[in-house]
Amino acid sequence: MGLESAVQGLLVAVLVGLLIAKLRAPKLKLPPGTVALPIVGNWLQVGDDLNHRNLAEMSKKYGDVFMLKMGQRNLVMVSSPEAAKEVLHTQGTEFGSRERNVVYDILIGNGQDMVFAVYEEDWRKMRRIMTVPFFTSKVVQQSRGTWEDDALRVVEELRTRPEASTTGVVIRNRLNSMMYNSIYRLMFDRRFENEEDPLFLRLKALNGGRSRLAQKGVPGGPGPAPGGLQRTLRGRTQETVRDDGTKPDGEKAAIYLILEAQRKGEISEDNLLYIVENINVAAIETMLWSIEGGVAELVNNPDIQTRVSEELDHTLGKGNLITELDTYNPKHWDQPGRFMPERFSGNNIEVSGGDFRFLPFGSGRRSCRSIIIAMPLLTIVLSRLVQSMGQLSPPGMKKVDVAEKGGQFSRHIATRSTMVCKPIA
Ligand code: HEM
Repeated sequence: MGLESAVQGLLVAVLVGLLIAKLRAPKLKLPPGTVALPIVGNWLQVGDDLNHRNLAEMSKKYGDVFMLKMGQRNLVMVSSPEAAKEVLHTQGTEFGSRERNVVYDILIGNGQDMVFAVYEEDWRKMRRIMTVPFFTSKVVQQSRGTWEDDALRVVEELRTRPEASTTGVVIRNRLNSMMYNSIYRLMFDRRFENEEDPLFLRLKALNGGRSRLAQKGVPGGPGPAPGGLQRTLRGRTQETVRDDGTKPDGEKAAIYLILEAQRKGEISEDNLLYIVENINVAAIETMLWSIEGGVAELVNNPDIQTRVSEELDHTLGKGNLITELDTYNPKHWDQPGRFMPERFSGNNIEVSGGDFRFLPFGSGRRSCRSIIIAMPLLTIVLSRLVQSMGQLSPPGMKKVDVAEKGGQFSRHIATRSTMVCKPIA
């Protein structure tokens, strides 16, 4: 028998085996779903990034609760507010831990970080330790001046680049360094001198490597193999902590408090390193991609850009750049001390996790506490861009390509487009 017939025979035997196993398996009452192929399941239909638009289309066909088979794993998709509430709130304890795969296990040491920690005591400790340096209104008060300065620097620099108002610039690169600066100030009390700062370049490489590993399971492009890459990532994170965490002027930075918790034995050194890794991804990528998505939508919807600009001029007075205080200013909002996000839309949409129709920061036990810093920071950057420059697509292009692709924790625009930034007098 030739090698080819042997392989065919083996394949048939495996398929027959799988079929018998399936027929013998106890009949579970599972949610409906599309037909799954043996071995790969629905992988070919949905791809590896579970695009939410495809999933929304499938939910129209199969209902609010449906099932996908990813390889041999069953994945239940939930897409109605009622079902989301059931999962995230009512049964929140049951669903309090996140699914991990082998790549994430490598990246975060089997869940020793905060994002993938099992929903138990270690996670509670990490969440508590992170609250003081990141997720309180005091942090907003202490940081607002630097956020405003950072946003001003971006605007001023873009305004003076000659190509910005002619052929256009890739705005993401500049926003990226701004976001690193904003988050690294909170974390390490450190600011990068410029985009060529060696530590900034190392961190970008580190995060790029981690991103490729998380999305593809391999470190795409030239570079070390996954094991080697993981060691490099870990080594560099360790260096970063040593570089910055022990600086005497860094006492108020998050790293100081996290180190303090480690010294008291509340968390391990591994926990500490993986928390730093979490911040690199959960804090920087999410913020950057939100702003970039916002700018792209403004370019593609010039009427909305005009309305935003007019509203800012009308509310703040022409020429007055927005500050953090303007996002809760008693002059402009009814009961500013009360959390009433529906005021932003007049549509009763609440973004902090209480309205299960719209959960940008998640909801329940594992929700994102960063909403307290993310909303003002995003508002400042986007509003200042609109106040200072018209954002336009580059000559000859009608629209910016906003097609998305999956990231580690959130989706982002796949292609780096150029945009023309016409300074407003
Ligand atoms: C626009 C910005 C951001 C968005 C849209 C966002 C969104 C989210 C979402 C949807 C989750 C999962 C929530 C759930 O499972 O219910 C999450 C978790 C998390 N986010 Fe964010 N996030 C943003 C910025 C940040 C920032 C700036 C930080 C840190 C300073 C951060 C830290 C975290 C952490 C630590 C978790 C895991 C929480 C846990 O498991 O207990 N995020 N984020």
